[in-house]
Amino acid sequence: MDTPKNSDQAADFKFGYVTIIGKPNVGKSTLMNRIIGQKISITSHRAQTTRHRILGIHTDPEKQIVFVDTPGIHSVAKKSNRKTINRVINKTAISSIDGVDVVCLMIPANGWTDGDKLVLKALEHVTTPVVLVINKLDKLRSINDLLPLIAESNELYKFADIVPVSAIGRGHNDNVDRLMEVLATHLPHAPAGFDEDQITDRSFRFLVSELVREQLFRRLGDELPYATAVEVTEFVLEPERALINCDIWVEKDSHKSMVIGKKGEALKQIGTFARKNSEVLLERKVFLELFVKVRSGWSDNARDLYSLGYDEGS
Ligand SMILES: Nc1nc2c(ncn2[C@@H]2O[C@H](COP(=O)(O)OP(=O)(O)OP(=O)(O)O)[C@@H](O)[C@H]2O)c(=O)[nH]1
Repeated sequence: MDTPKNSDQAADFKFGYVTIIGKPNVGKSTLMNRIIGQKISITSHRAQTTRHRILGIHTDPEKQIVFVDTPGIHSVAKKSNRKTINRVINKTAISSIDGVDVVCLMIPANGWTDGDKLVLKALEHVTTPVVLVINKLDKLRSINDLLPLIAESNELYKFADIVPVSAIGRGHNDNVDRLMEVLATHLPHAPAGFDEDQITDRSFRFLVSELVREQLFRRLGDELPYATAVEVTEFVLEPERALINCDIWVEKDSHKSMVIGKKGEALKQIGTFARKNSEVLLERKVFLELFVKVRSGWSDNARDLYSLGYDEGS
């Protein structure tokens, strides 16, 4: 790993890699989205230096957790039948978790299935800590229903920890923060491996607004009113797609018509090209919506507004 970027980090900062495995539909993606939210990075160049595909990076003042995909072991969890298991309980599956500090095995709160138990077999000789994440807590009638499940789980495997959560985030206590704390206890003391600025969406927001600006210049050239700015108002990065809204601020109605063009043709072209370039940048499908807005006299504060747009929500 490269040298850390955040020199002001505390000495007890934790950094490491975590993978979440479990059968389809158990809620792995939901948990990822819940943890990572908008702060997701798949395109970081540094990601190429790791052995696993990076799904997302969580950074807070105490820790940086890199969530990675481990296809070998993942396929065990997905197929979950004895034949497959026998084939993959071998070096492929096990080596795929090499370099990962914690494995999260996710099961639903309604209990172990045979498939889940087979996954445990694949983890039998693994020395990496395995944290059992019992998801869909909100579906239980009473929290007491968890006790037998926890007891059974302890019989089945020597889990490093067992954490019930509700990845969907409903209810008062979804326990996801608790899971993050537990994960951190199993991570080594190390400085962040990724520069926070590089991996959060802030830089992407900025770059996307630049791509929109670039198209504004290309389409309108010298005609482009001086006081035009682009503000990213919504920026949601999901693993497969990005949902982005931008406001294009102009000073006068006449400028607005210029940006929109005849029958909306200019704005459509700006949007299409900016979207295509954003898709290259973000390496996923982009849904980009542009809104042209008039705010008279705002250009005096143009710089402030411009920078506000980048910071918002990050
Ligand atoms: N009630 C409840 N539903 C949940 C929870 N977490 C996830 N779900 C739902 O379970 C379904 C499957 O969730 P995913 O996150 O797509 O599951 P996955 O494990 O990523 O599935 P694969 O991509 O097929 O491996 C979705 O309809 C979620 O909304 C939870 O905590 N409570």
